[in-house]
Amino acid sequence: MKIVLKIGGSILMPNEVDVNFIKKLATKLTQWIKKHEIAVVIGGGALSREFDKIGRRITKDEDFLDLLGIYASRLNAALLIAALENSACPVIPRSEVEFLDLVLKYQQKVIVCGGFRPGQRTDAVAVEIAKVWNADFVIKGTNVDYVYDKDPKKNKNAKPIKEMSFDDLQKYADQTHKANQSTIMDLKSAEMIANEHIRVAVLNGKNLENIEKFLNRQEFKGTRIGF
Ligand SMILES: Nc1ncnc2c1ncn2[C@@H]1O[C@H](COP(=O)(O)OP(=O)(O)OP(=O)(O)O)[C@@H](O)[C@H]1O
Ligand SMILES: O=c1ccn([C@@H]2O[C@H](COP(=O)(O)O)[C@@H](O)[C@H]2O)c(=O)[nH]1
Repeated sequence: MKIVLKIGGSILMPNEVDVNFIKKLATKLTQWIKKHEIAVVIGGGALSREFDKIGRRITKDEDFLDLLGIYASRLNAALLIAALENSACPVIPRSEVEFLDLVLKYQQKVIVCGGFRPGQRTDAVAVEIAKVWNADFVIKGTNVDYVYDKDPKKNKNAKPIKEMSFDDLQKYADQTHKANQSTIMDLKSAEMIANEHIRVAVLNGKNLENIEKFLNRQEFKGTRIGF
């Protein structure tokens, strides 16, 4: 299968960088790419949120604040590239065009991306890559097990949604973009997923065994969007 694996910054760097997780993910990816083509997108995590706080004391320019998040996500991507050693492409692409170029140059290597451009989140990068690369699925690994009917961190009685249509996802997405919001999907990604019919599995990114079940086409714990 051809997969775009989005790993939330919330997993890689909840408060500080989870080095053990990065190493474990690198080991698994090295095994998984023997059977699948996998590109990875990494979110901004605590680093991005920290720079956002500092940035907001200096400027109100949301594009500039987005840029801080983009650089943070690329730093996180660089950590995974370091852990992947020879299994990674050493260059972090800055756009879909650069990504496709690297796919040709670094076959059988994992290409790891951070952010691409202001006005979106790294989920949108995963969806943009899935579109131009013609991937079978996007896996969004986040810090909750499913998409829920309400934010599960704020509502104890939130109910998990195991399957949803492309259009349903838009109900749970951000309604406007702002740098470093913490929601399950940004609006741009949700619209692109619906328009391009990109199948997405939302699951807990910490649980690598569960991701492996998905790759082996076994029952997995998570939300299926569009399949
Ligand atoms: N309907 C919902 N279902 C699930 N989670 C939701 C929902 N609405 C809001 N959330 C929140 O979204 C959070 C996940 O988004 P967050 O941006 O923190 O992580 P991420 O997308 O994995 O990481 P990153 O933004 O760094 O890529 C959850 O912890 C949860 O509190
Ligand atoms: O293509 C992109 C990706 C990210 N950003 C900005 O970075 C932060 C951190 O990314 P998360 O996906 O939220 O972890 C994001 O909130 C945006 O502000 C971007 O502008 N463009």
